[in-house]
Amino acid sequence: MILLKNISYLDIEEEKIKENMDILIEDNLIKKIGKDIKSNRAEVIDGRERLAVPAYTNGHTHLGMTMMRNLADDLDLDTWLNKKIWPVEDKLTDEDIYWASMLSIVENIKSGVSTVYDMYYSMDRVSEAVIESGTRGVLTRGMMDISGGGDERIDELMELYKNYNNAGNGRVKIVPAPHSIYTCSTEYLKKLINIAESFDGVINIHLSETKKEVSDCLKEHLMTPAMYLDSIGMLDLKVIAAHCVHLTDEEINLISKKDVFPIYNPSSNLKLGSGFAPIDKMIKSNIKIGIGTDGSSSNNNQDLVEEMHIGSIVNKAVTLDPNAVPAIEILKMATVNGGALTGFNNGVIRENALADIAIYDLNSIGFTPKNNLISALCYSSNSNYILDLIVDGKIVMKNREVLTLDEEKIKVKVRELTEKLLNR
Ligand SMILES: CSC[C@H]1O[C@@H](n2cnc3c(O)ncnc32)[C@H](O)[C@@H]1O
Ligand SMILES: [Zn+2]
Repeated sequence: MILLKNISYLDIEEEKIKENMDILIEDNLIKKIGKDIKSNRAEVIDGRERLAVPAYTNGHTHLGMTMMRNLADDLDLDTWLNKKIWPVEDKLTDEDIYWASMLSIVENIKSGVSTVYDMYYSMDRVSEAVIESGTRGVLTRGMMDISGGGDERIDELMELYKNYNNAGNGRVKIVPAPHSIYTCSTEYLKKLINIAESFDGVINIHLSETKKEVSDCLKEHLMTPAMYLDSIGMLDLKVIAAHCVHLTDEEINLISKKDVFPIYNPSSNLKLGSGFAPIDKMIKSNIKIGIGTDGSSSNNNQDLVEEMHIGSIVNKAVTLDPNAVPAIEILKMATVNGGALTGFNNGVIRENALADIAIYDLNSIGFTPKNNLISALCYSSNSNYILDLIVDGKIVMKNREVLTLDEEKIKVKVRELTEKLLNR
């Protein structure tokens, strides 16, 4: 049991900060929120000069890509993938992916993230890493068939679902992830739609990331990418669609009527020169958007707080409207929308929700003076102000030290394994 005493917290549903409250955590749930809560069994945390927020969801990443950080920069997506990333990924071992994921998880924890939506290979090892860390993950096996091996990947996916879906006390979910429309044939996409239906009705894909993807799709299918996915039935599932940079107005209208969650990846889209997602239009169409870092080779970090800051201010410039994507909208993407897109009962500080809470230091420079704490969370804070992270009712980070994983050992391992990888 944990009792947060006299703490301020972000009530994301009411869009306001509530001051001087007590929050009682019992097992993995927020049991009670109120004034003067007493418990003689709970570990008491002094919440004065602290701000509790719902722990964040990193809505799209590739945890296993850390070894390619700063290895392939200043390239467009097509060149980056084909010339640099895929040749290195061909040499990655399960062990590499495990340790690379461990490092990414540490980085995510340090920016207040309790839950990742990850797409990669060796997802059994990624599942183990997430379980060991005490965090949550929707872990999605990336699927392709353009260069062969499609059926073997399906066998692996089935095994993964059997062994790891709902593992770690329900902290892990397994979802199929066709990589994209340009790496999967129509027949293969249809197979994966059927498999997703037989699992939990959820699918994850990269969608409409570059102009090239759109023009190739128009040539091949005479439709834009989201219309094409709809024509083969994918949009009747719950779809987590990373990027969505080049959606047309027609596509925005379509997905506003479907259970589709676009994931905003501003740093990756800026760095790869892919463009800007029409976030403001999507918000105005009542689409629920998530936010993610993407992998550490296109961002090049796993800092969701930085992502929120960039994600908000870049939209204002692009739309020439300073009111576009205000702080509260970005915070919703990382919290309540995160809970909705993963299906975990988190992303809100509310009685009976899962106890996933990040605690900021209000005595830090970015929160001084305390004119507007919602603005501060988006515009003037950084990850270093997050002191503690509670996931599933347990303290995973205390005073910026990750308690569940050995950060120093992980860094040493990743350095060693990266050297070996690059010399193979
Ligand atoms: C099949 S596992 C995931 C696969 O995706 C690659 N990847 C990483 N970032 C992106 C991106 O922004 N667009 C498309 N594909 C990306 C990653 O390298 C893996 O091969
Ligand atoms: Zn991606």
